[in-house]
Amino acid sequence: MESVIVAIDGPSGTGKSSTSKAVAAELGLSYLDTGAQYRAITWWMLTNGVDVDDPAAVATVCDKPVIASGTDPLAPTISVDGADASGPIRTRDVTSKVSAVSAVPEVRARITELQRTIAGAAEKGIVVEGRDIGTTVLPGADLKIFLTASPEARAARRSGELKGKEASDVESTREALIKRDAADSSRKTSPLAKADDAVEVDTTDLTLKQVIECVVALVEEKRAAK
Ligand SMILES: Nc1ncnc2c1ncn2[C@@H]1O[C@H](COP(=O)(O)OP(=O)(O)OP(=O)(O)O)[C@@H](O)[C@H]1O
Ligand SMILES: Nc1ccn([C@H]2C[C@H](O)[C@@H](COP(=O)(O)O)O2)c(=O)n1
Repeated sequence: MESVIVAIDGPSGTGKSSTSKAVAAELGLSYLDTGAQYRAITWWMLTNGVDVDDPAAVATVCDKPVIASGTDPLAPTISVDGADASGPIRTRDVTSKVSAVSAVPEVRARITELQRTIAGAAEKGIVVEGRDIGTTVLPGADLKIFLTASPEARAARRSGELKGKEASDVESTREALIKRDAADSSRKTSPLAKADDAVEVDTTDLTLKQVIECVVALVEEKRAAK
């Protein structure tokens, strides 16, 4: 079977990670969560006392942390300087600062290079999810998907997830994700955007299973046409 590269982009909470992992597992492909890489570099900045609201300070040190991503869709990993970072990168503090750090051009250049290297090394192919994969990181991807969902559906999904951890109501979750999407969409360097040749899938009224089936069918269609 020929290698295939799938780019899955979209705003937060649209189902990119859940869908990408399941599609990659079902089709025997690798999986890369690029948001986890931006979260990892943000976490490193915060733990090393870097002022994340100072783009020049972030740019000066952004090549220091060693970020490594494991691409098994059944057990994806993310480490910083050899230490597992999968827990700390999901805190509310990191979530609220990641848009500022990921808007710095030097950070994007560094992480984009890392993403292209990982994608290029995936022998059977890879599903890469993020915000700018179809537009900037892998513009030649075999298939580009842009997932969307209403802010209400996304907030309900996210606040359900947070229950018992960092308690949050649906309204504040909705406001936080709208704010993060606005920042990610309006930055100058490779903003969150749908590639012209991406297939848009509105997941608002679809179950996760239906979204996975839809994307698997689109990948198989592409493979058959290759
Ligand atoms: N179609 C769906 N129906 C219901 N729940 C869903 C659907 N898709 C994903 N979910 C749930 O919504 C939550 C967010 O999904 P996921 O983390 O995959 O989104 P994401 O787009 O990767 O978000 P982010 O960009 O913020 O990382 C998860 O709890 C997931 O199980
Ligand atoms: N390709 C990407 C992926 C992610 N980011 C930034 C913007 C997001 O708000 C943040 C966290 O991503 P998530 O874990 O929510 O998917 O990382 C980006 O700029 N480009």
